[in-house]
Amino acid sequence: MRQAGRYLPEFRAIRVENDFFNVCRTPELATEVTLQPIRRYPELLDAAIIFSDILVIPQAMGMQVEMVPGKGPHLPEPLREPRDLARLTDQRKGFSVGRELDYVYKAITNTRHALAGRVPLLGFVGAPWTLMAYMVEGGGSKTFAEAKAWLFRCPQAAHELLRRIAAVAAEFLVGQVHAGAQALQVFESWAGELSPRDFAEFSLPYLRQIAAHVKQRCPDVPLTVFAKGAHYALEQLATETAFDVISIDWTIDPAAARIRVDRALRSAGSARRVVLQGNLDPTLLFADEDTLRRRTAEMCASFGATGHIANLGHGMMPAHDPERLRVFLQTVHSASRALR
Ligand SMILES: Cc1c2[nH]c(c1CCC(=O)O)Cc1[nH]c(c(CCC(=O)O)c1C)Cc1[nH]c(c(CCC(=O)O)c1C)Cc1[nH]c(c(CCC(=O)O)c1C)C2
Repeated sequence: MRQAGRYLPEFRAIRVENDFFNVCRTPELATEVTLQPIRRYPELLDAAIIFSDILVIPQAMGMQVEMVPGKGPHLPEPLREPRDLARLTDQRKGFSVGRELDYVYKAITNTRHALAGRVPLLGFVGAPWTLMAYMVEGGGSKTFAEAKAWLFRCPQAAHELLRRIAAVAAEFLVGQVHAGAQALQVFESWAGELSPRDFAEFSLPYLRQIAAHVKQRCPDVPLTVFAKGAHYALEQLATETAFDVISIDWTIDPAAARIRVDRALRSAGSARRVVLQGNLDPTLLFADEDTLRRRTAEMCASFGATGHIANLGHGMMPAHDPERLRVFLQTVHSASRALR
């Protein structure tokens, strides 16, 4: 997560000259930035993730989104009440996901060619609840009070918005596969703001719909969900959705997650195998090298020898030292060789 980004001096150099969304919209730049970590860590990274952002969907739906350096996304005209839904363009005549987001498809195709088979390329979207949170708050938030107030005050309008975002997201994912993405991830980064009850009402049904839509059209493309903070929903994600991979943050013990997922699948009589992804606390990259090595090896052992994609439990941070990331990556490879 944020495999490309501000911890890399070569990324910062490109950002000096280019606005964030300009990089996303220029296929050559998006490809260059996507490839930077692949070049820096040859043989160590097993996949590239296309350089873009989850907020390209609100933009495609007609909202203005700025990326404020050092602060993150800012939507100057957030949705404040249900009648603001009329401002969104997704239901206007002539609206087309493919036309609005064609620049992402071009970036994906260009990057697939540039990768030349070195590693597979991942596409992604933001999940409906997380995108709704940005669209209503106008940016990041500590409490998500505005967005959650919508859920509780006007649940019908909230469901209408979530349903519309889900439709765009599902179509966008299929389009990314047609453009060349070989695996997909759905980011529900603010799942942890919801109670289990509200996750079941306002997030899970849309995650389920997105997975079903994509699996029907692209059955062979691995599909990952990252519902940050939603430990309580591991069983539901495993048994009630079609995601192949569940990505977990560091607040869940990997061995416990493995047991819970396998037990839930067994009791549901399901023969499918769900892969787990994660989950080192990104802050461990600030620890000394020995601690980082020890904790990374412990993490790999806790997930077990199979069915695990090693990753951080959330994104790289601007202050991370790229050389510490190398230590993490090398340790993942040596620890997994030892496990096998
Ligand atoms: C998958 C992805 C994302 N953003 C970026 C990528 C590109 C691919 C990659 O290299 O991982 C580039 C990507 N997106 C951004 C950056 C920062 C760099 C810059 O300003 O140049 C990068 C490299 C900007 C951004 N965009 C966003 C934030 C978070 C703000 C907040 O806490 O509210 C930030 C800081 C929204 C966003 N964007 C994304 C998420 C989901 C994952 C997560 O939880 O981190 C979220 C919530 C997803």
